[in-house]
Amino acid sequence: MLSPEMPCDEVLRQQILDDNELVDTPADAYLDTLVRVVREVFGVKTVLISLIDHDRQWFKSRIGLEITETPRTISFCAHAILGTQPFIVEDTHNDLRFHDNPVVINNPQIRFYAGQPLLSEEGQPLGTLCMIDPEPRQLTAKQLRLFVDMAVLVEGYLKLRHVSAQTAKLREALSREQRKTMLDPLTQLWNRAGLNHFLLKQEQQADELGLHLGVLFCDLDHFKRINDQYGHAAGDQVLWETARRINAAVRPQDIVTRSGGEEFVVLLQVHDEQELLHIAERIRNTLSKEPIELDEQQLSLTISIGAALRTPSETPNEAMNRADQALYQAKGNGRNRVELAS
Ligand SMILES: Nc1nc2c(ncn2[C@@H]2O[C@H](COP(=O)(O)OP(=O)(O)OP(=O)(O)O)[C@@H](O)[C@H]2O)c(=O)[nH]1
Repeated sequence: MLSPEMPCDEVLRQQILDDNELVDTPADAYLDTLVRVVREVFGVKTVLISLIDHDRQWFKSRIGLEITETPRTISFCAHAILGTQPFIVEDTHNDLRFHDNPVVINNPQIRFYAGQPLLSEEGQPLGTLCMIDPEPRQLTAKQLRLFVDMAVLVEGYLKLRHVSAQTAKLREALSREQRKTMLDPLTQLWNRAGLNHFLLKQEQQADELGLHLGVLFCDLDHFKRINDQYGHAAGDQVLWETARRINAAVRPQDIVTRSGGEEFVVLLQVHDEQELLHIAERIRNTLSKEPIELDEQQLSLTISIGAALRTPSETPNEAMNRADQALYQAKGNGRNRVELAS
């Protein structure tokens, strides 16, 4: 196996990657949509947006792969960032650089790889958009152009994101080490520690903007049956897809967290109950309208939601408790429904 070389200006590259505040950040609905589209268009098993960090590659977005990172020494993308053109390995078994790589011999048993470097504004490669398949493949010239175009879209999005006010706000609020401890590895959403952190922030910001803190407690219905019937790994895939769908149903400024198990808490700033209920219905709908596709089967799922709008006299935690109670009611009243806390 040939381990990747270090780019000649690695120190600068790493610094720019750090400045971009991309590594160890929560899932992004737009990038998740894009990797899904690429997978559909090319019919490959896995599509990743991989960032090459000090000694690992970390996946900012992924579909068709369960892990969140691998060591840099075995990373195909770490090879891809050494050039500017697409890096293609049509069949790893015929390639001396990769045939005995652990990710070729073991899961995900890569046979085909295509990676296009993603450059920062300064022209430094941060990582790649890449496609992986367990079967050997060739891309036509037209497909190759399309793949590069997709990478241009990712690159453009990352550049815009870098300058967005939201990133600046996040940077002020949390160091990278703090962020790392607040992410749920399965869904790449904020975990319970993240929820606690953002609860007060969202409340303060809502006050400043003359809005109200809204809380949604969302809990998959009869999730235990999925685990029992299809196994824990299928359950994990369902949780991952649920996270994607909730994230896509809310607005960029809303905070989506996985507070534990199959429960997701969303923190929002809203004008009134109507607005809160409207978003809650969107989340409920996004789960029930289409089955979740696993490798072997399609699963129809629903979600119950408890909603609470913080009143001026209560603490954010009290609003959370009321949302939790409302969720309990939603379950009791037949599930697949939204209940507003009294
Ligand atoms: N696959 C997987 N399962 C999990 C995870 N965390 C919790 N669970 C499972 O989630 C299930 C939750 O089950 P219950 O609390 O009984 O709820 P439910 O079956 O969804 O039923 P209702 O909420 O009443 O509709 C349990 O079987 C847990 O083992 C996880 O990270 N992965």
